[in-house]
Order: sequence, then C-alpha cells, then structure tokens
Amino acid sequence: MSKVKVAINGYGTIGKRVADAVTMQDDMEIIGVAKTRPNYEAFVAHDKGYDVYTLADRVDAMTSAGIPAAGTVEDMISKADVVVDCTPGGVGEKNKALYEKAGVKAIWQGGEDHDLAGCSFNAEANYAEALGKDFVRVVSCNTTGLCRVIYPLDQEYGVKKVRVTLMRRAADPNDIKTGPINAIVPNPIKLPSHHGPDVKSVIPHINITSTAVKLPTTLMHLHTLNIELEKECTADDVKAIFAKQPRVRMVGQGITSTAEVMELGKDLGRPRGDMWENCVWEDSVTMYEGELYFFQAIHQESDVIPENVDAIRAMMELESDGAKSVAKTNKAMGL
Ligand SMILES: NC(=O)C1=CN([C@@H]2O[C@H](COP(=O)(O)OP(=O)(O)OC[C@H]3O[C@@H](n4cnc5c(N)ncnc54)[C@H](O)[C@@H]3O)[C@@H](O)[C@H]2O)C=CC1
Ligand SMILES: O=C(OP(=O)(O)O)[C@H](O)COP(=O)(O)O
Repeated sequence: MSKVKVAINGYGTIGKRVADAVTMQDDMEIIGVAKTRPNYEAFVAHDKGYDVYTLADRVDAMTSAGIPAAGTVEDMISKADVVVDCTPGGVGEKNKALYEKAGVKAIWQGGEDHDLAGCSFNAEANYAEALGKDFVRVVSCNTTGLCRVIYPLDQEYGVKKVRVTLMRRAADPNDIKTGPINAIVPNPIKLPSHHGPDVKSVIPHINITSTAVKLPTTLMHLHTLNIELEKECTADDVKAIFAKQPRVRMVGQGITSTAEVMELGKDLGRPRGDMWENCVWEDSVTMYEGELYFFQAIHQESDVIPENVDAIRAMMELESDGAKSVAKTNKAMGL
C-alpha cells in the first residue's frame, strides 16, 4: 500500500516535530515542508532531506540563500493527501480557502478556533469522530493534556465537575521576544480561560472550568486539577487508571519540578529532549473529602505531536480503531 502523502505548512516548534514523527511511521510520509524564511530551521529541514517550499514571492530568496526551493506552498499542497497546518495561531485560518481550492484534507492546531475545522481532536477521547473528515483541529497542548486524564476518569468513574488551574510557560525556549521575564500574569483575566471550553469541544458533556496564569519559565506547563467523580474511588484506583494510559507517565523517583521532567526527556534519549506524555506526580494523587486532586506537567512543544499523527490516520481512514492507532504511533516514536 502506498504511503499517505503529508505536507507541513509552517515549520516551527510544532511543524518540525510533526514532520519527524510522520517520518517515523510506516504508513505515511512527508512530501514537503513550507518555510517563510531561509533561517537555521530551513537549513536543517533541507539537510534532513525534506523538500522545502515557500511563499510564492520568496522562492528566489530561498534559493539564493542556499536552500533550493522545491516550489510554492500551492505546489506543495497539490502533491499532498493531507496538510498539517502549523502556522502561528490565527494564520492557519487564512489558509483554509487554499486547502479547499486544492481539495486537500487539512489539520490545524490549537491556536485556531474550533469552528474553523468543526472537529476538535484528541486521540484517546474522540478518534472515531475524525474518521474520514476533511478538516480537523488538534486541540492545544494544555487541552490535550487535560483530555488525556479527564476522559479515562470519566469512562471509569464518571466526572461530575473539573476545576483546573493552569500555570503556563510564558514562551517556548527559542522565543526571545515573549515575556514576562519577572512577573506572574493572570491570562486571561476574564474567566474562564479557553482550556475548559476547549475540553468540551472534544468531550462535550464534561462540566469543567479553568483559570490560567503565565509564569516566567519556558520549559513546561503545570496543572493543578481538582475533580469531583460520580462514583467513589481511592487514590490508588486513580493511579491504576493513569498507569494504564498510553500517553500518561507517572513520575516520582526524585522528580520534583518541570526542570527534572525535562532532564528525564533528555536522559531517555528523546528527540530534542521531548516529553510526549503527560507527567503526573504519583505522590500528588490524593482524595480529600471525596474529591480528587493531582499535579501534572505538560511539555507544550511536544505533547500534541503523536496526536497529529493519529489525526492523519483517522482522517485518511488508515485505521478505524483509535487505540490501535495510538499504539502504532507510540511504538514508531518510541513512546
Ligand atoms: N508552541 C507551542 O507550545 C504549541 C503551539 N501550538 C499551536 O501550534 C501552532 C503553531 O505554533 P508554533 O509551532 O509554536 O509556532 P512557531 O511560530 O514556532 O512556528 C510557526 C511557523 O510557521 C511559519 N509561518 C508563518 N506564517 C506562515 C505562512 N503564511 N505560511 C507558512 N508558514 C508560515 C513561521 O515562519 C514559523 O516557522 C499554533 O496554532 C499554536 O497555537 C499547539 C501546541 C503547543
Ligand atoms: O497551546 C498552547 O498553550 P494553550 O493550551 O495555553 O493555548 C501552547 O503552549 C501555545 O501557547 P501560546 O499561545 O502561549 O504560545
């Protein structure tokens, strides 16, 4: 069977990781990546063997900078079965007409609104909803992390209510422009933050409310969750459920911070030191007056990457069983 042809439009933090994860799979391949500028990431993409495309008015600039442009974004799209749009939030929306005109399937990221695709995706929670779809949105890193723990708890014990506080990294490690560098910023001040409503775009019946702040750190997000469950259970029951989840890792063993979680990613030999799973502190999982509490860390640069691979598989109907797709993706990535 021929491999599904995948194009990456926007080769930044998310795009370059999706490209590498797709390359690891045996049922899909990268036919090109689109970069706007001939920067170091474009040179690395070229060195890795990816065909580099660019905006129509930048083809000459890319080639004269030393990266032979394979063509325009439109040329790239015309060769693809599915485009993974990893342009900055709000930019992807403008590309929809391009994809519709070319008759190509498209995946957007969490920086775009749900309505753009009409299907918001998390592999564990609603894989089947994306089967055969033309347009899908993989929800944001934080929302992905929330769905991965809320969905299995809801399946087993029923979720009555979720309250979550998200302590968000201010910027990605390579971002030299974004702050704060010495402040804690309630963001947004008007509540709830987008994360609770976003979980409902994947699992509509969940009663959830969220608040979020930005902190002067680049490594990871950290969530404090408080969940009321319908049925009684113990902290050990919850730990047992989390331990079974393919994209949840229980941490302890001297890991007391996001810095040590990131060090673990490097020690595991993960590409770029990525941590694709939610990291739940085992010792934090607590039942108090019948309510569940725990902490989890989310690596914003990488947790949505396996989800994008599964979204491709669902949209292209390469696999109808979500659990099988998750297992296949994880195995290929070494997760
Ligand atoms: N960085 C993160 O922590 C996460 C980001 N997301 C979402 O993923 C999406 C992408 O975010 P990042 O990768 O962080 O952004 P980024 O800024 O690192 O990368 C975006 C890339 O798209 C390129 N680009 C800009 N305009 C373009 C255009 N018109 N055509 C083609 N390429 C263009 C930029 O040059 C850059 O290489 C956003 O929707 C964001 O909200 C989701 C989860 C986590
Ligand atoms: O999807 C993310 O976060 P979010 O779930 O808080 O929207 C990424 O960390 C990007 O967030 P940013 O929009 O602060 O760069």
